[in-house]
Amino acid sequence: MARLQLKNVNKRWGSFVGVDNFDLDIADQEFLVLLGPSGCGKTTTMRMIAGLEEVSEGEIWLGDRMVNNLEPKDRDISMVFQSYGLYPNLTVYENIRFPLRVRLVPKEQHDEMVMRAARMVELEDFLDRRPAELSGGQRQRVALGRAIVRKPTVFLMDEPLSNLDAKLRVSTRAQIKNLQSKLKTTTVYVTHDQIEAMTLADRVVVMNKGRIQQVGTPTEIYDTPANVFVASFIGSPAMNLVQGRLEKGVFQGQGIRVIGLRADKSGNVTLGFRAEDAEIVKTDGNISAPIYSIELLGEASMVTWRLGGALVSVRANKGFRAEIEDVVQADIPADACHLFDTETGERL
Ligand SMILES: Nc1ncnc2c1ncn2[C@@H]1O[C@H](COP(=O)(O)OP(=O)(O)OP(=O)(O)O)[C@@H](O)[C@H]1O
Repeated sequence: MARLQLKNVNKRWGSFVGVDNFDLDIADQEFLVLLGPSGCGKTTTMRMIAGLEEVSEGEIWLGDRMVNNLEPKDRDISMVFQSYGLYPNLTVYENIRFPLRVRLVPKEQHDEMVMRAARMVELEDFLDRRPAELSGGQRQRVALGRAIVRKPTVFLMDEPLSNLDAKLRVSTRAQIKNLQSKLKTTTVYVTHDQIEAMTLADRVVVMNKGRIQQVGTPTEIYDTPANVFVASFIGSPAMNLVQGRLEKGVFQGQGIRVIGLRADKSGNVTLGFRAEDAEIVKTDGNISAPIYSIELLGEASMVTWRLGGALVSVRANKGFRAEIEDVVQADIPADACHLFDTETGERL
């Protein structure tokens, strides 16, 4: 069993709070992704799980053991870093074997274990090379091979793809997903890339400023963001967010009006909707305002308005033509709208 629990974990340096009350139960075999902007506390959380950073307050449990006071090497966790962390003077074979030597795995088992890991990361033909003789993608596969060689109970991966070019990132991402589904090892994966998070995760933890903002499946996070931060962080383009007033289910903002909203509250609210849920119309649109810009994307165009200070975008069909300042309308179905409290940012 490799259930991993973080119970009210805090990390403070003096008065600065790096991780604030992180409380989460990660299931055996789960692929959990920590997602958030730079500086939100993802790496610090990982380092506390690995034992590389002391916990200021709270407990970390691995299976039925509280591991706060265990050395990193005694936690049975493997970590893969963005920077690969390979030994330059060792061959691929020796790099992958390294954890077996550290952990005093009997020598006669090494060859079989290294070969098995090398096969899984497709490095059988490179075993005699040194890291300098490999591409970035191959180096990262060595790091992965080294992480899986001794079947740890938990994998920690800290932005393992961020040094790879876009194409390699996509294929290595698929490989990581495939590896994890074969190995069924509980995995915590850190990224600031929401596409990576959405494609890899069983569940995503969205963090900001040291705090968990939302925990959910990729679909839950995308379809029902818990607050304005999550709404604006997930999705490409990000969710459109407009300020206005809500009265008896009618939202009114500058250049935008939506009726039939299911909400009891009245007062200042933020209305959110995704570009893909709205469409350009000729009449009776919820938005009716002069446009701020129009961008040709090839297969479609993106029409953007400036509504009360917020930029709001909707896709238009390929043949759509308009000039800046032309009044253009868009239809937004009420059931595709999200409402947030403008003051707290929380979902209504
Ligand atoms: N040793 C330290 N002393 C003081 N503050 C630190 C220390 N290490 C990290 N921090 C601060 O803690 C916060 C969280 O850092 P962390 O590295 O966990 O962020 P992150 O989400 O992983 O960011 P990135 O994506 O840029 O790696 C940051 O504001 C950082 O400056």
